Amino acid sequence: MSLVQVIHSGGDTALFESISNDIIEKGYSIRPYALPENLALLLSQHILELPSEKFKRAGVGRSKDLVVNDFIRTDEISWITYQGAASCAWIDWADSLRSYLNKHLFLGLFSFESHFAHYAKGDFYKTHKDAFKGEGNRVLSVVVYLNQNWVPSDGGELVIYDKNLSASAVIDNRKVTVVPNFGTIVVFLSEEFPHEVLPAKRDRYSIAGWFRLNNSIANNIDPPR
Ligand SMILES: O=C(O)CCC(=O)C(=O)O
Ligand SMILES: [Fe+2]
Repeated sequence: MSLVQVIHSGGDTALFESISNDIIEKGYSIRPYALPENLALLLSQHILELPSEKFKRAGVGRSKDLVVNDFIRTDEISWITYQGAASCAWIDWADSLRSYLNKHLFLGLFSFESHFAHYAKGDFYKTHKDAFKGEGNRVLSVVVYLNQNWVPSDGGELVIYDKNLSASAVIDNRKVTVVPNFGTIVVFLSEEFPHEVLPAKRDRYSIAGWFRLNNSIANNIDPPR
C-alpha cells in the first residue's frame, strides 16, 4: 500500500454518503471538520510551504479571455497537479468521492480540476457562480479549508445564496454562511448556487475544485464571471 492509500483508506464511505444525501436533499453539503485529519494536515503543511512564486493572481473568465479583475476577486491560486504526497493524496481522495457520487447520483462526473487558494488579509471573491447552464461543464464544486484555529471573528466566511430557503417578511436570510474552519468540506452544484467569499482578518487557505462532465476544454479555466 502506498502512503497515499494509507492516508485515506477506509472511513470515507459514511462521509461520502452524507455528502451524497445532502446533495440530493438541498443541492449542497456543508460538513464541518470532515476531511480526514491526516489529509488535512498534509495539505495545510503543504500549502504553507508552497513558495510564493507558485501562487498567481486568480483570473476571471474562460481560458483565452482570462483576466485579473480586482473588483471581483483578489485571491492567489496555484493549480494542483499529481505531484508530491499531499497533492496526490488530495486528488486520490477527490477521485474516490467522484466515483462514489457517480455510483449514487448518476452525475456522470468525468474529471476533476482544483487549485490551492490563498486569500491574504482583506482579500475577497464577490458573488459569482462557478458555471452557467449550457456553458460550462463544471457540475459540482468542492471547497475544503486548511485554516487551523480559525475563530468566527476572523471573518472570511463563504456565503452561499439559496433561493429555496424561506425568507421572512422582516429578514431575508436565504443564505448559508460557512466559517472556513480546518477540514470543513463544502460541496455544491456549480450552476445552482451563487456564492461569495467575505474578506478575512488573517491569511485564509483553501482548496477549490470542480468535477466536470469532460475535460475537452484546457485546464486553467475559471468561473465565467
Ligand atoms: O474559498 C471559498 O470559500 C470559495 C472559493 C470560490 O468560490 C471559488 O474559488 O470559486
Ligand atoms: Fe466559486
